[in-house]
Amino acid sequence: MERDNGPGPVNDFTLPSPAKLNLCLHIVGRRPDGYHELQTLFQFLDYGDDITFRPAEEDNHDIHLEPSIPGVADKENLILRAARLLAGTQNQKLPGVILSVDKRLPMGGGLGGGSSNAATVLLGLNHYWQLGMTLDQLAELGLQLGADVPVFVRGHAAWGEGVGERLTPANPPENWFLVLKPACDINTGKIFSEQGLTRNTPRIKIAPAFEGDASRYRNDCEDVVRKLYPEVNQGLKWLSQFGPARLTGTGACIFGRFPTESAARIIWESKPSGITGFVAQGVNISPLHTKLTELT
Ligand SMILES: C[C@@](CO)(OP(=O)(O)O)[C@H](O)COP(=O)(O)OP(=O)(O)OC[C@H]1O[C@@H](n2ccc(N)nc2=O)[C@H](O)[C@@H]1O
Ligand SMILES: Nc1ncnc2c1ncn2[C@@H]1O[C@H](COP(=O)(O)OP(=O)(O)O)[C@@H](O)[C@H]1O
Repeated sequence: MERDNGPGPVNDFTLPSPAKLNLCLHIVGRRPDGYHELQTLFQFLDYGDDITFRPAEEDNHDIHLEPSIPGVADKENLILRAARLLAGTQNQKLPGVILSVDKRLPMGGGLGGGSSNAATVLLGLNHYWQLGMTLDQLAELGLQLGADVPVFVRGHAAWGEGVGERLTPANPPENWFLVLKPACDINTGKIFSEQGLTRNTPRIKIAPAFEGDASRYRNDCEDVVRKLYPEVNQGLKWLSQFGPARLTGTGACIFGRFPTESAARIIWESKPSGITGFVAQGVNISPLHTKLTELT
């Protein structure tokens, strides 16, 4: 069926917006603008938010988010910012769209939910509006919204350098993870401005396999976060009884790694009260890209 107000699918479609883990995160320097240079191993989880794209009525060219996310002003929301940024690259009126998000990822948890939402919107609207933009173009656009957006746009687990935008595809083992959200909120900017933060970890030349020496491959934010947030410290102590446990990003989420789903679920059943979380598998191809391939 052809529509009169431009190209694109006429039916609703829903795309995943997965979480990421930083399997390790090293701070290797600081740029003149104050941003920290990182080396990090990104892997996706088969768990995250869902974003639905609903075509607006004919002749309606507006972009809406319905409902808004409580606590996030629409003009700050990375979903709308990504949609408007993409629309702004085009010299044509585009069909309107109503976006809605089924939020499962804790916000500000180091799981990259906002960045992932932005990437899902960039790829979803590129599909809906049939813009034919390449992943390179969308990743470059996404970087304007946040350092973690490009990895979600490219959709392959990666060794990230720079502020996380220089990406080399990687294939860490697709283990199962128990992800816990200690009951505290952590601001990324605050952690990066802490005096005690390790900022001089030697650069590694080759992307590590996560299986490697746990003391060599770590999260440099962990010591500072443990000192400032007792909830994270207690969570890590508890989780590390069962195997390797680590912080993702600047937290607050922590994860333990397990060889099977059932091993992770057994520990999940015994988690301390007052801590939320989920069990998910690490995946090297983003569920977003798997779903998009099915749509096209
Ligand atoms: C740490 C990471 C690791 O994946 O993830 P999260 O914990 O946010 O998920 C990212 O690099 C987060 O990158 P990004 O999404 O750009 O961080 P923002 O929240 O915008 O950063 C807030 C502030 O932290 C500081 N910042 C951030 C990133 C970086 N590489 N160096 C910095 O110094 C800057 O002062 C910045 O203004
Ligand atoms: N669509 C969105 N989803 C989540 N957070 C968003 C969104 N848009 C803007 N934000 C803002 O971005 C901040 C960081 O969110 P998020 O990406 O989920 O965490 P993190 O960067 O710690 O992994 C949130 O605290 C919120 O204020």
